[in-house]
Amino acid sequence: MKCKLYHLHPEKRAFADDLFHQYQTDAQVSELFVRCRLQSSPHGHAQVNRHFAFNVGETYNYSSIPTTVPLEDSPPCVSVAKNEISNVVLRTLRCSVEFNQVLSVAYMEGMGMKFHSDGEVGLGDVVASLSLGSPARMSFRLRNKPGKGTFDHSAVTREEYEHWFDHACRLCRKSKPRVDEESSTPLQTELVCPTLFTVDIQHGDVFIMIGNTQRFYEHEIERVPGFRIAATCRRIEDVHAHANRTQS
Ligand SMILES: O=C(O)CCC(=O)C(=O)O
Ligand SMILES: [Fe+2]
Repeated sequence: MKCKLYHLHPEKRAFADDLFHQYQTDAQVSELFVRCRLQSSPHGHAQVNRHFAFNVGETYNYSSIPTTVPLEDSPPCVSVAKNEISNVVLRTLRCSVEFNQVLSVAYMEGMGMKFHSDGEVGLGDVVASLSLGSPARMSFRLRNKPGKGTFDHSAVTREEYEHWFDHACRLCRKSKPRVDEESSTPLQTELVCPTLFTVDIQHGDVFIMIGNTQRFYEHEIERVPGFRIAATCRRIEDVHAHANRTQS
Protein backbone atom coordinates (compact mmCIF):
# COMPACT_ATOMS: atom_id res chain seq x y z
CA MET A 1 0.00 0.00 0.00
CA LYS A 2 3.01 2.25 -0.34
CA CYS A 3 2.50 5.72 -1.63
CA LYS A 4 4.81 8.72 -1.60
CA LEU A 5 4.07 12.40 -1.21
CA TYR A 6 6.47 15.28 -1.86
CA HIS A 7 5.78 18.78 -0.58
CA LEU A 8 8.15 21.27 -2.23
CA HIS A 9 8.63 24.92 -1.34
CA PRO A 10 10.08 27.31 -3.95
CA GLU A 11 13.16 29.34 -3.05
CA LYS A 12 11.50 32.49 -4.33
CA ARG A 13 7.81 33.24 -4.59
CA ALA A 14 8.13 35.83 -7.43
CA PHE A 15 7.39 33.19 -10.07
CA ALA A 16 4.19 32.23 -8.26
CA ASP A 17 3.18 35.91 -7.91
CA ASP A 18 3.51 36.40 -11.69
CA LEU A 19 1.66 33.20 -12.52
CA PHE A 20 -1.17 34.00 -10.11
CA HIS A 21 -1.51 37.35 -11.87
CA GLN A 22 -1.32 35.70 -15.31
CA TYR A 23 -4.16 33.30 -14.44
CA GLN A 24 -6.37 36.24 -13.49
CA THR A 25 -5.45 38.18 -16.66
CA ASP A 26 -6.13 35.14 -18.88
CA ALA A 27 -9.44 34.51 -17.12
CA GLN A 28 -10.52 38.02 -18.08
CA VAL A 29 -9.62 37.54 -21.74
CA SER A 30 -11.74 34.41 -22.07
CA GLU A 31 -13.94 32.90 -19.43
CA LEU A 32 -11.83 30.01 -18.16
CA PHE A 33 -13.33 28.90 -14.92
CA VAL A 34 -16.84 27.52 -14.55
CA ARG A 35 -18.65 25.96 -11.64
CA CYS A 36 -19.75 22.56 -12.95
CA ARG A 37 -22.84 20.60 -12.18
CA LEU A 38 -22.13 17.46 -10.16
CA GLN A 39 -22.56 14.21 -12.04
CA SER A 40 -24.11 12.57 -8.99
CA SER A 41 -26.76 15.29 -8.47
CA PRO A 42 -30.03 13.68 -7.42
CA HIS A 43 -32.60 13.79 -10.21
CA GLY A 44 -34.08 17.26 -10.62
CA HIS A 45 -31.75 18.85 -8.07
CA ALA A 46 -28.99 20.72 -9.81
CA GLN A 47 -25.98 20.76 -7.52
CA VAL A 48 -22.75 22.43 -8.46
CA ASN A 49 -19.19 21.89 -7.34
CA ARG A 50 -17.74 23.78 -4.41
CA HIS A 51 -15.12 25.31 -6.76
CA PHE A 52 -14.58 26.54 -10.33
CA ALA A 53 -12.63 24.44 -12.84
CA PHE A 54 -11.01 24.59 -16.25
CA ASN A 55 -9.42 21.61 -18.00
CA VAL A 56 -6.76 21.38 -20.70
CA GLY A 57 -5.69 18.26 -22.65
CA GLU A 58 -7.30 14.89 -22.04
CA THR A 59 -10.83 14.96 -20.69
CA TYR A 60 -11.12 14.52 -16.97
CA ASN A 61 -14.33 13.04 -15.56
CA TYR A 62 -14.16 13.43 -11.85
CA SER A 63 -17.25 14.39 -9.84
CA SER A 64 -18.19 16.78 -12.65
CA ILE A 65 -17.00 17.38 -16.19
CA PRO A 66 -15.28 20.75 -16.60
CA THR A 67 -14.84 22.64 -19.88
CA THR A 68 -11.89 21.10 -21.76
CA VAL A 69 -9.69 22.64 -24.45
CA PRO A 70 -6.87 20.88 -26.35
CA LEU A 71 -3.28 21.24 -25.05
CA GLU A 72 -2.28 23.31 -28.11
CA ASP A 73 -4.98 25.87 -27.24
CA SER A 74 -3.80 26.25 -23.62
CA PRO A 75 -3.98 29.80 -22.36
CA PRO A 76 -0.48 31.05 -21.36
CA CYS A 77 -1.13 30.59 -17.63
CA VAL A 78 -1.75 26.84 -18.07
CA SER A 79 1.31 26.32 -20.32
CA VAL A 80 3.52 28.13 -17.80
CA ALA A 81 2.07 26.12 -14.90
CA LYS A 82 2.56 22.84 -16.78
CA ASN A 83 6.20 23.67 -17.63
CA GLU A 84 7.00 24.61 -14.06
CA ILE A 85 5.32 21.50 -12.63
CA SER A 86 7.12 19.27 -15.19
CA ASN A 87 10.48 20.83 -14.22
CA VAL A 88 9.88 20.36 -10.50
CA VAL A 89 8.82 16.74 -11.10
CA LEU A 90 11.96 16.12 -13.18
CA ARG A 91 14.24 17.60 -10.50
CA THR A 92 12.47 15.76 -7.68
CA LEU A 93 11.77 12.33 -9.12
CA ARG A 94 14.65 12.39 -11.63
CA CYS A 95 12.33 11.17 -14.35
CA SER A 96 10.37 13.16 -16.86
CA VAL A 97 6.61 12.73 -17.08
CA GLU A 98 4.79 13.74 -20.27
CA PHE A 99 1.74 15.28 -18.64
CA ASN A 100 -1.20 15.46 -21.04
CA GLN A 101 -3.87 16.96 -18.82
CA VAL A 102 -3.95 20.03 -16.56
CA LEU A 103 -6.94 20.73 -14.35
CA SER A 104 -6.95 24.28 -12.99
CA VAL A 105 -9.26 24.83 -10.06
CA ALA A 106 -10.23 28.22 -8.59
CA TYR A 107 -11.58 28.53 -5.05
CA MET A 108 -13.22 31.65 -3.66
CA GLU A 109 -13.06 32.18 0.10
CA GLY A 110 -14.95 29.36 1.85
CA MET A 111 -14.84 26.94 -1.11
CA GLY A 112 -13.10 23.57 -1.01
CA MET A 113 -13.02 20.12 -2.57
CA LYS A 114 -14.57 17.15 -0.79
CA PHE A 115 -12.76 13.87 -0.07
CA HIS A 116 -12.01 12.06 -3.30
CA SER A 117 -9.20 10.21 -5.02
CA ASP A 118 -8.14 11.08 -8.54
CA GLY A 119 -9.66 7.93 -9.97
CA GLU A 120 -9.62 8.55 -13.72
CA VAL A 121 -9.28 5.38 -15.81
CA GLY A 122 -5.76 5.27 -17.26
CA LEU A 123 -4.37 7.72 -14.67
CA GLY A 124 -0.57 7.59 -14.51
CA ASP A 125 1.45 7.17 -11.33
CA VAL A 126 2.36 10.83 -10.84
CA VAL A 127 -0.12 13.59 -9.94
CA ALA A 128 1.50 16.97 -9.28
CA SER A 129 -0.05 20.32 -8.43
CA LEU A 130 1.08 23.91 -8.07
CA SER A 131 -0.70 26.11 -5.57
CA LEU A 132 -1.28 29.85 -5.98
CA GLY A 133 -2.82 32.47 -3.74
CA SER A 134 -4.48 31.65 -0.44
CA PRO A 135 -3.00 28.87 1.69
CA ALA A 136 -4.92 25.61 1.81
CA ARG A 137 -5.09 22.59 4.06
CA MET A 138 -5.13 19.20 2.35
CA SER A 139 -6.29 16.23 4.45
CA PHE A 140 -5.66 12.56 3.76
CA ARG A 141 -7.52 9.48 4.91
CA LEU A 142 -7.77 5.86 3.85
CA ARG A 143 -10.42 5.34 1.14
CA ASN A 144 -13.62 3.75 2.36
CA LYS A 145 -13.22 1.08 -0.30
CA PRO A 146 -9.93 0.51 -2.08
CA GLY A 147 -10.15 0.52 -5.84
CA LYS A 148 -13.74 1.79 -5.80
CA GLY A 149 -14.94 4.25 -8.43
CA THR A 150 -13.66 4.29 -11.96
CA PHE A 151 -10.85 1.83 -11.15
CA ASP A 152 -11.12 -1.73 -12.19
CA HIS A 153 -11.85 -3.67 -8.97
CA SER A 154 -9.53 -6.44 -10.04
CA ALA A 155 -6.70 -3.88 -9.80
CA VAL A 156 -6.77 -4.53 -6.03
CA THR A 157 -5.37 -7.94 -5.14
CA ARG A 158 -6.73 -9.98 -2.26
CA GLU A 159 -3.48 -9.42 -0.34
CA GLU A 160 -3.69 -5.65 -0.83
CA TYR A 161 -7.32 -5.69 0.22
CA GLU A 162 -6.54 -7.62 3.42
CA HIS A 163 -3.76 -5.19 4.23
CA TRP A 164 -6.07 -2.18 3.68
CA PHE A 165 -8.84 -3.84 5.70
CA ASP A 166 -6.59 -4.48 8.73
CA HIS A 167 -5.35 -0.92 8.61
CA ALA A 168 -8.87 0.55 8.22
CA CYS A 169 -10.27 -1.54 11.10
CA ARG A 170 -7.46 -0.38 13.37
CA LEU A 171 -8.05 3.26 12.42
CA CYS A 172 -11.82 3.00 12.86
CA ARG A 173 -11.32 1.05 16.12
CA LYS A 174 -13.60 -1.65 14.78
CA SER A 175 -13.11 -5.32 15.42
CA LYS A 176 -12.40 -7.14 12.24
CA PRO A 177 -15.42 -9.10 11.05
CA ARG A 178 -14.75 -12.53 9.60
CA VAL A 179 -14.02 -12.45 5.91
CA ASP A 180 -15.19 -15.25 3.70
CA GLU A 181 -11.96 -16.96 2.62
CA GLU A 182 -13.55 -18.28 -0.54
CA SER A 183 -15.02 -15.01 -1.72
CA SER A 184 -13.49 -13.88 -4.97
CA THR A 185 -14.91 -10.35 -4.61
CA PRO A 186 -13.91 -9.18 -1.15
CA LEU A 187 -14.66 -5.50 -1.77
CA GLN A 188 -17.82 -5.42 0.31
CA THR A 189 -17.06 -3.66 3.54
CA GLU A 190 -17.38 0.10 3.84
CA LEU A 191 -15.56 1.89 6.61
CA VAL A 192 -15.30 5.66 6.91
CA CYS A 193 -11.79 6.24 8.20
CA PRO A 194 -10.69 9.29 10.17
CA THR A 195 -8.27 11.83 8.74
CA LEU A 196 -4.72 10.47 8.92
CA PHE A 197 -2.77 13.69 8.45
CA THR A 198 -3.03 17.16 6.97
CA VAL A 199 -0.63 19.21 4.85
CA ASP A 200 -0.60 23.02 4.84
CA ILE A 201 0.10 24.19 1.32
CA GLN A 202 1.35 27.70 0.59
CA HIS A 203 1.51 30.02 -2.42
CA GLY A 204 4.07 28.59 -4.91
CA ASP A 205 4.31 25.11 -3.34
CA VAL A 206 4.30 22.02 -5.52
CA PHE A 207 2.71 18.88 -4.14
CA ILE A 208 3.40 15.49 -5.75
CA MET A 209 1.50 12.25 -5.09
CA ILE A 210 2.91 9.02 -6.47
CA GLY A 211 2.49 5.26 -6.24
CA ASN A 212 -0.59 3.82 -4.61
CA THR A 213 -1.87 7.14 -3.26
CA GLN A 214 -5.02 7.24 -5.39
CA ARG A 215 -5.82 3.53 -5.01
CA PHE A 216 -5.85 3.46 -1.23
CA TYR A 217 -6.12 7.03 0.02
CA GLU A 218 -8.36 10.01 -0.61
CA HIS A 219 -7.73 13.69 -0.09
CA GLU A 220 -9.76 16.83 0.41
CA ILE A 221 -9.13 20.56 0.29
CA GLU A 222 -10.69 22.15 3.36
CA ARG A 223 -12.62 25.39 2.87
CA VAL A 224 -9.97 27.96 1.96
CA PRO A 225 -9.58 31.29 3.79
CA GLY A 226 -9.17 33.31 0.55
CA PHE A 227 -8.97 33.21 -3.25
CA ARG A 228 -6.81 30.34 -4.48
CA ILE A 229 -5.91 28.63 -7.76
CA ALA A 230 -4.39 25.15 -8.06
CA ALA A 231 -3.09 23.65 -11.31
CA THR A 232 -2.83 19.85 -11.25
CA CYS A 233 -0.98 17.89 -13.95
CA ARG A 234 -1.71 14.29 -14.76
CA ARG A 235 -0.89 11.78 -17.45
CA ILE A 236 -3.92 9.89 -18.68
CA GLU A 237 -3.32 6.93 -20.95
CA ASP A 238 -5.85 6.11 -23.60
CA VAL A 239 -6.65 2.70 -22.12
CA HIS A 240 -9.09 1.83 -24.93
CA ALA A 241 -6.50 2.50 -27.63
CA HIS A 242 -3.98 0.51 -25.61
CA ALA A 243 -6.41 -2.44 -25.25
CA ASN A 244 -7.07 -2.36 -29.02
CA ARG A 245 -3.34 -2.28 -29.77
CA THR A 246 -2.56 -5.25 -27.52
CA GLN A 247 -5.46 -7.26 -28.97
CA SER A 248 -4.46 -6.80 -32.60
O1 LIG B 1 -6.62 22.16 -5.00
C1 LIG B 1 -5.71 21.34 -4.92
O2 LIG B 1 -4.59 21.62 -4.50
C2 LIG B 1 -5.91 19.89 -5.32
C3 LIG B 1 -7.12 19.69 -6.14
C4 LIG B 1 -7.42 18.25 -6.33
O3 LIG B 1 -7.36 17.44 -5.43
C5 LIG B 1 -7.83 17.79 -7.66
O4 LIG B 1 -7.87 18.59 -8.61
O5 LIG B 1 -8.12 16.60 -7.79
FE1 LIG C 1 -7.57 15.42 -6.18
